[in-house]
Amino acid sequence: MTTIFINIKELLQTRTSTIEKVSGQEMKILPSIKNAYLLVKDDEIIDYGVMNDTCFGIADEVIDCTGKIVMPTWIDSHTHIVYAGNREQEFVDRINGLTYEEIANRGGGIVNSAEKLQNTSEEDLYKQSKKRLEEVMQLGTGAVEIKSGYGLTPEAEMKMLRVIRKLKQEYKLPVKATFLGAHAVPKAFKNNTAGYIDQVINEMLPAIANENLADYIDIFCEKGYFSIEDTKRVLAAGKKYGLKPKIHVNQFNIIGGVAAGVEYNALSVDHLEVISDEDIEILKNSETMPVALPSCSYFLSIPYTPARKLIDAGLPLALATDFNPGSTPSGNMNFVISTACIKMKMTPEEAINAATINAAYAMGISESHGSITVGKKANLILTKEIPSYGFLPYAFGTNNIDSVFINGKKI
Ligand SMILES: N=CN[C@@H](CCC(=O)O)C(=O)O
Ligand SMILES: [Zn+2]
Repeated sequence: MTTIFINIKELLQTRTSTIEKVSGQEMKILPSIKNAYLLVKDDEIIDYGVMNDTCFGIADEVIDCTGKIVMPTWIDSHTHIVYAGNREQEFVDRINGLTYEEIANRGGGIVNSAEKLQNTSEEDLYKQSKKRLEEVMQLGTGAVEIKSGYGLTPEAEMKMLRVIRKLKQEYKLPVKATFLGAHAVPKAFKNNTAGYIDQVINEMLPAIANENLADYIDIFCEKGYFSIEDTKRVLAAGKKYGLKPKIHVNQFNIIGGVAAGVEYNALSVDHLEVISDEDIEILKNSETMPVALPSCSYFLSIPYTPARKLIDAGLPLALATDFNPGSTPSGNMNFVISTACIKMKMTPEEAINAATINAAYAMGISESHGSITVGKKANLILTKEIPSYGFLPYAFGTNNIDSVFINGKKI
């Protein structure tokens, strides 16, 4: 089955060679073709270029894109979309003056979500999660990483990872599973963080590896959660099972998480709302992708990742949602790119690069996704009629997506 998209106002992120990521000044450049066509065979991009007479009559299906933009789908490399219920009450508590930290110290936060999830059946958890996945796909997300970490017991962590596996099986978009057993210390291990880390390493990890339930390993490296020592123990253990790290660091405090991530060759270090010059130097000498989560900063009213500082230092940057019930109850990548432009002073080109090709790198799929390249999967966004691609971040809150294609098929 062949499909041709014709009269495309502008085809974005066209890359002739398979690049892995773009860094620093390169992020300002978003290659594109105006008045373009794009030819798809089954699930793959097979050709594209400037519109010409040969475009007519060569495909089984023709999609007229007059006035519309075509681009690769958003790639969301950091989410927690498998969770139970919500934390609306904590949202109101914060409005009334409590901080995120104070709520966690009172037994709310991640352990609150864990209690809810432990009392939710696998079937119900799947139903709640698939609804969120379907919603974000309609908003243009064509690949998603999903973390465990709201189980905090061997049984509940496995339940989360099985739900992620089911999502992987039922939906056509790439889904990567990350084991985040060390997300918070559960009540049963109060004042015994080392004991919980032992359980993560000695009980959870082998069982997860045995069922091949995870692609990556994560830990919340932060004051009041897990130390650098805990982080290194977990990452070393994950490595034995072939799990590359993608870790939560520098959300509230700089405690050395970036250096630990780079030391263990992390695919990405995520959050970075606070970051030191030393961290930037360490990242410069690494293959690790920094990932910013602007919706989290928006929702918690915490600093935004200093994107300008990172990009101007020559680093790459990816953007993701962090969709979760506590700090970011939104999986809308369109809002993420708008917020990155508005609050972090990224240009539209930088934000689109960060949410497509660099995001693909942060998920380990840049060989097959993240750009319009011959041989890559046809995961595409077709916009509504808009004046230019800059309109996407500019018109924040407006849904400018006409349709989304996964593996060449409209969803
Ligand atoms: N910071 C750690 N984990 C999640 C939030 C967890 C929660 O509050 O439920 C995050 O990335 O923001
Ligand atoms: Zn997160």
